[in-house]
Amino acid sequence: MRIEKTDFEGLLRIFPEVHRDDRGLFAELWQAARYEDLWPELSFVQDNFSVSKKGTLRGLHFQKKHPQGKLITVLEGEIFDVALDLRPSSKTFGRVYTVSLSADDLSQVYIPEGMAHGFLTLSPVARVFYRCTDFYYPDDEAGILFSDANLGIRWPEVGELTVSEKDRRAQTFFEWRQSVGL
Ligand SMILES: Cc1cn([C@H]2C[C@H](O)[C@@H](COP(=O)(O)OP(=O)(O)O[C@H]3O[C@@H](C)C(=O)[C@@H](O)[C@H]3O)O2)c(=O)[nH]c1=O
Repeated sequence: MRIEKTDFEGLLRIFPEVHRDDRGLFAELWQAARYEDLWPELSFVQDNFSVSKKGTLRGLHFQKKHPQGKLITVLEGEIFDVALDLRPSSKTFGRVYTVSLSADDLSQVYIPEGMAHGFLTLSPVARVFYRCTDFYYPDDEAGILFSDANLGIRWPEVGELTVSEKDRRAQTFFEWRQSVGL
C-alpha cells in the first residue's frame, strides 16, 4: 500500500496493493492496523454503496453537525471525484480537490470530515463503495451546487447529466458562506 499526502490537510490518496493472477485479483481495501498510524482516532461506522450510470452526478454533499470522513473506492468503472474544502480554518478553504478513481487500480481517496463530496460517472456504470466515519442524518445533510461557476470545477465532458432534483436546487458556495457567516 502506498499513501500520498495532498495539499489538503487530511486528504489522502491511497494505492492498495493489487495481487493479480490467472483467477483475477485480490486486494485489501481496508486494514485497520496499517491505517491506524494515519488516523489513530478514525473509526468507520457506515459503509455505503451506489451504482450510477454514465453521466450521473451526485453531490456536492456534506453534513453540518455530523461531518463524515469518507474512504472511497470504485469497484467497477471510473468516476471523477470532487472534494470541496469547507473547513474555515483550513489553508485550502474554498478550494476543490479533484481526482479520477478507477476500478482498474482500486486506488482510493480519503476525504476528511469538513469537506463536501461529489462525483461524476465517466464509465457506462460505476459501482462506488465508501466507508464513513459518522452515520447518515438526513436532516443534517446539505449541499453545494456542483455547477457553481465560482468553484471552477472542470467536470469532464460526458454528454447529458443525470442529477437529482435536490442537487440541482443546492445552494451556491457563496450562499452557504453567507448562511454560516463566513
Ligand atoms: C446518503 C444516504 C442516502 N440514503 C437514502 C436516502 C435516499 O432515499 C436514497 C438516495 O440518497 P441520495 O440521493 O442522497 O444519494 P447520493 O446522492 O448518492 O448521496 C451520496 O452522495 C455522495 C456524493 C456522498 O458523498 C454521500 O455521502 C451521499 O451524500 O438513499 C440512505 O438511506 N443512507 C445514506 O447514507
